[in-house]
Amino acid sequence: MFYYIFSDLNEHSILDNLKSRYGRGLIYTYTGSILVAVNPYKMFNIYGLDMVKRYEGKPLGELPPHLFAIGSVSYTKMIKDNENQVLIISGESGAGKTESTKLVMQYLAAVNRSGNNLITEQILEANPLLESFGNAKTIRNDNSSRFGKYIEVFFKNGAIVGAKTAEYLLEKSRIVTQAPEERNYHVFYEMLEELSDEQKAKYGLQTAPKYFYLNQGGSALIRGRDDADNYRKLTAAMDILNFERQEQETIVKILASVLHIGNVYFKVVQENNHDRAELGSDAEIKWVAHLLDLSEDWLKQALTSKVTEARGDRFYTPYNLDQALDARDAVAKALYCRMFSWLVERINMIICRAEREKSTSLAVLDIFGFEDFHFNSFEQLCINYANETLQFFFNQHIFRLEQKEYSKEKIRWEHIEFKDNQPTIDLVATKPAGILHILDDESNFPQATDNSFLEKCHFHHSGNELYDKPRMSDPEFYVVHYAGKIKYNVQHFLEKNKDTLRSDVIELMCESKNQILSQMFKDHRDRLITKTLSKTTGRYVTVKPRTTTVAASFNESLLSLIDTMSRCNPFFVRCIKPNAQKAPMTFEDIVVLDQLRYTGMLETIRIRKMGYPVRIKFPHFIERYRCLMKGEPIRSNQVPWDVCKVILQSQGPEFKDEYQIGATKVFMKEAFESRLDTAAGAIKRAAAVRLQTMVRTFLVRNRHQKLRSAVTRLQRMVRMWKTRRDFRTVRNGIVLAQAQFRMFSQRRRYLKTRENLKHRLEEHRLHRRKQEVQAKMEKERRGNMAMGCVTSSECNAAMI
Ligand SMILES: Nc1ncnc2c1ncn2[C@@H]1O[C@H](COP(=O)(O)OP(=O)(O)OP(=O)(O)O)[C@@H](O)[C@H]1O
Repeated sequence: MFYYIFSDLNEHSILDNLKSRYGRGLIYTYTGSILVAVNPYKMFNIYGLDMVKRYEGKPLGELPPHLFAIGSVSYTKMIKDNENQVLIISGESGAGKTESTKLVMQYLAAVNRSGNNLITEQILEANPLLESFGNAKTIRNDNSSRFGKYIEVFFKNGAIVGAKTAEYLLEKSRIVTQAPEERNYHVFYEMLEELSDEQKAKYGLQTAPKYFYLNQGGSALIRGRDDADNYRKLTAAMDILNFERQEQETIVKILASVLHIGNVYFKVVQENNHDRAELGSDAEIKWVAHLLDLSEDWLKQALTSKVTEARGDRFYTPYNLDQALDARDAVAKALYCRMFSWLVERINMIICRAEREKSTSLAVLDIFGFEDFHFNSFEQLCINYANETLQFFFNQHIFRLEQKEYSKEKIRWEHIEFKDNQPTIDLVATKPAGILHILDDESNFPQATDNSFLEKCHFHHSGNELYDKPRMSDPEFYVVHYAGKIKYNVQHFLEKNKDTLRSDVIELMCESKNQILSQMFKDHRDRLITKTLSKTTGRYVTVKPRTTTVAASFNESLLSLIDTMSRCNPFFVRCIKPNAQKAPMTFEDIVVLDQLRYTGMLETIRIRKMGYPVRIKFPHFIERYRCLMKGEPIRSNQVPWDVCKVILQSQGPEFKDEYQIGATKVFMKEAFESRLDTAAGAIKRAAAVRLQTMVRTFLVRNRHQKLRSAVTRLQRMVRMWKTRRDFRTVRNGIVLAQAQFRMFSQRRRYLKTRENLKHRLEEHRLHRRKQEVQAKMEKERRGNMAMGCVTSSECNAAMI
């Protein structure tokens, strides 16, 4: 049995199918080869080793839809075709991407042919580690990944030999601010829960509510989450991943320093008619300087004044309160972000072995979905730009699949035009005149403001139909994305875009006496400085780069990601969040429909609709529409292709552009399919009514044999006519006829039995009579013998 759920895609059929399957506890559904996973918010027992074994090596569609089926097909394809594979898992926050990624990784760990369990274990252990540092509680998800990740697992001869993780856009603002009901990254709370009083004293730590960077969201606890236990798991993972003691110690010191920095406060002092920020207390600074092995004075200076250099001289400009608070947060963000990237690099060093050469890879992309909030800012523009680019990739894939299918089926293709979302990508992109490009230009121009950026966007794009200005003079612009029209507010765009690690903070950390910490920042600094070969001297010269902006570096990593993925064979998993309350097994149509749009499912329909979205295999087509041949028999020498042609042509020549007959399937437009269904339905219903009348007539006339054949024909009709509407009419008729037929048969049986009984009774009576006669004759004979005369029968015998 094959489990391709939708042969024809349309918005409502997808929604209805998902809903009815979800209601039956079936959370996975295929639409074509795309797996849709609707979050059940309740663990089903469907991920055990028995399921791994069940799905291992099975082609897609042979077993019910499942994440393991995708894992199995991609793994088998990678080995068989020696081709890299990628699973693109997308969906909005809380839809189930991270869980799906973990399940796929577990599946791969279970089926791979590696004799080395350590590397597999290390790869799996990297997950809780990154989760502690990169996940946090948000109002949408208690364990929300605040970064995108691309995990490549490398295989040789079917065995795992290593893995590599790339991270995208860690949410920096969370380190210093959290919305109500939200938390900072898990690791802070886990550390404070698990460290003993003695250890806490060593780092000057207290409880979570004492820290400004941890107490802004309210409750520090998450129901059902054991922070202390997670910290134990985290340290165990670090041990398995060979993190040295000193490295682990430095991590705790950095985390503690971030918390101390957050508690630094400032006083405002008047100086020469200007406000100047002055440190409120020394205690936190002393702890940070101690833990990070930094000069206390340099740290104070970095928090209270800006350093500029001119002709070898250094000038210090004091910060006002806002600038000082920004500087404080910048140090905290720089420390945490750099540590996070270093952790990823460090994990990669351990699990990404040299054996990677000549290996094939199976990658999983777990990336934030399309976002449309009440207030959309720079982060949403980047995320939606990434989604727009991924959608382009997805469309191209679907388009390629379509093209492949059409050419395999020898369908004429040239009339079908596919529109893609490239114009929107160009509008947002970092290409000349793209919104992000304008932003980058402005970011390198000291006098620029958010408004000047907006004006330039309006100037360049007001004629573009994918761009819109607000009616009022609000600081906003609209972009028409594939998933809808989104309003962006440009407030803080420039500042957010420039929010790469500040060079003064990098310099400060490079000076640390803690080798691990200073190396972390030196590596980063070296990467920023590009070395170019000077043409005149032939020597390498150090070139100070153009300020790297968030948009530019994000765009660069996005393009490299797309480039890597385009060399892989992709599979798509679309995760859907069925309700906003995280309620188990609750399906809300509006919520799901929105996501079908955001995950690009409806876009797929659009692409398919431009061609021939309905495809039906010949035998199925003939079975379904045979009645349109109007009684004309199928000759034994008639091939299915010809039969389909006769059926299709029955609708008249004016519909010839509505369908094409391929090598094994009939391709149709949706409207033409409806037409065929309507025509076939009418014929079938009329035939059903005729047959039902016949059944009734035969029943009345007691024509048993004819009745039986009419019921058989009705039954066959039901089996053959699979369209639901007709099925119901005929089925009702047949149920009635069958009931009548049963009654009729019972009566016949009853009559027959009664007849038999009568007959047997008669026989019995006759037999008894015979015996009586014989007994009488015997008696008579004996009496006569005694008297010396013969009986009448003996007399008869003598005569013969
Ligand atoms: N297959 C599943 N079975 C049972 N529960 C699930 C499944 N997938 C997800 N969940 C539940 O949904 C929650 C959110 O899932 P997950 O963290 O994977 O979402 P996400 O899409 O990665 O969100 P974010 O983008 O915020 O990281 C999980 O903590 C879990 O409770």
